[in-house]
Amino acid sequence: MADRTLYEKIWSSHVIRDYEDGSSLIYVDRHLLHEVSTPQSFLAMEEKGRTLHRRSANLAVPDHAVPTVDRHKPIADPLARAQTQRLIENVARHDIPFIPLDDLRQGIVHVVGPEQGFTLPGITLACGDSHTSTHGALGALAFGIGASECGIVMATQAIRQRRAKTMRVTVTGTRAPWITAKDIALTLIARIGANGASGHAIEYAGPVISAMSMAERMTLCNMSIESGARVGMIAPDETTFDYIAGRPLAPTGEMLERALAYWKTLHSDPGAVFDREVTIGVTGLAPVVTWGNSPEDVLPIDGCIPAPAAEPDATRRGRRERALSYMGLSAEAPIEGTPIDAVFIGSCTNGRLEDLRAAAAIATGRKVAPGVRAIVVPGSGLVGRQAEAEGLVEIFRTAGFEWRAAGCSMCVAMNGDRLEPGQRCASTSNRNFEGRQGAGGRTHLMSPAMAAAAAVTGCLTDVRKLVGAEA
Ligand SMILES: CC(C)[C@H](C(=O)O)[C@@H](O)C(=O)O
Ligand code: SF4
Repeated sequence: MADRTLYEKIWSSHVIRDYEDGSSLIYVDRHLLHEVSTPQSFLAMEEKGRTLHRRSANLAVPDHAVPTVDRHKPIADPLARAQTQRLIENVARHDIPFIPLDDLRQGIVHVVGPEQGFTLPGITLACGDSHTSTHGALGALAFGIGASECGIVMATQAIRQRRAKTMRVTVTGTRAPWITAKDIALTLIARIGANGASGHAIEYAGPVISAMSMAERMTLCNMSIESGARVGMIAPDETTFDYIAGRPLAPTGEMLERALAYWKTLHSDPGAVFDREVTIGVTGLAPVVTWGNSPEDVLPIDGCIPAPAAEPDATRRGRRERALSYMGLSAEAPIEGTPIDAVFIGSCTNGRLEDLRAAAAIATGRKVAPGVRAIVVPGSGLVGRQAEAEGLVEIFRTAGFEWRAAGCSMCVAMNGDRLEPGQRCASTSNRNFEGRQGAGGRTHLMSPAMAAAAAVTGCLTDVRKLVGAEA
């Protein structure tokens, strides 16, 4: 057989049938559900008189609309309460495995899946959520689907799709201290554009990727969607296998041995041909932040805001002008030193334990700047418990950060955690669209350490200068 990419291997092992129009029916091994995208999915399934095909292939958890404070009280916001209640009723009616709000395992669906061992190499995994690409970090073929498609997946364990084109992103060079997976993800999006990978499945490869922890790989795969990619994935290796071992839903004993033998075949063959190849060198990279309303609007922290006039393309020039005005920034001004009002540390991009450790390292012995509201929201209750056990929660509280319960929170502002109009936020999330963190809110995306540095200085700050590291 000809050499194949990782994507092609997993794809072809899940094709049930090919159609004449070039699409294929794909078997979906696992399906994750959250409260926001699934009400219509259950309706779509039930209206057609269909039933759940395979109970254990599903896992549901509320995350988007859930409050991060006063968890013991009924949810105050009527819409959030209704959505969460609806999920509870829907999963009960179909006996779908469910993690309730008061369960320590509760958290953002993309943090919970890998954490529970629900996400495994070589599987196809779907969820009615765009950031499902996160799970590709474990060598799964994971993709977001629409709400009605979720109904089809629940009823049939299958979905009709077109095969994606393939893109390999090879990451090389030596990372300086404070250059994180988030910086690399944003650098890639800046390079290829917010639609640069559209229609493609990205595979990340190269020495920098091999050396990354699972948390970093998840950050990178999570952000793939922001370059338009359908999928982000990384071939599973010893780091992956170590991460999976012992997780509640992961295979054990003989099953694990057999799984490992298969998982070790899940890599692109040496002669595999990709539709597109991109190389990112990380040597000399500075920590980056976004300045505009697209994740491709990226600047090194020591850079200056681009002038619209310098953009030859009229559409892009217009977009830049609008972004500057929305963001309340001046062309050609340095981005460093821009005063902020809020800090959000969390989300499925950067709400894992390592992210909180990085932020806590900066918060240690420092105080949140006067007038800044900084919140830390763990990606799951288990992340939160571990952060507590390691003393991170104490560090955050002492420094003046608010410590919250797990959920999407201010990443998407569906739960009441939001910016006021005009407020500026240093955020570890993945989207800086207009109004994303609340109507009129201004989002700057960055790594957890950079967000913590902004919190303690009250402005966008080069974390390297703050800690006295070599720039
Ligand atoms: C609400 C949900 C469907 C949405 C998504 O698909 O990604 C959200 O998670 C987001 O990040 O914007
Ligand atoms: S944390 Fe943000 S990006 Fe992730 S699933 Fe929730 S809303 Fe979407």
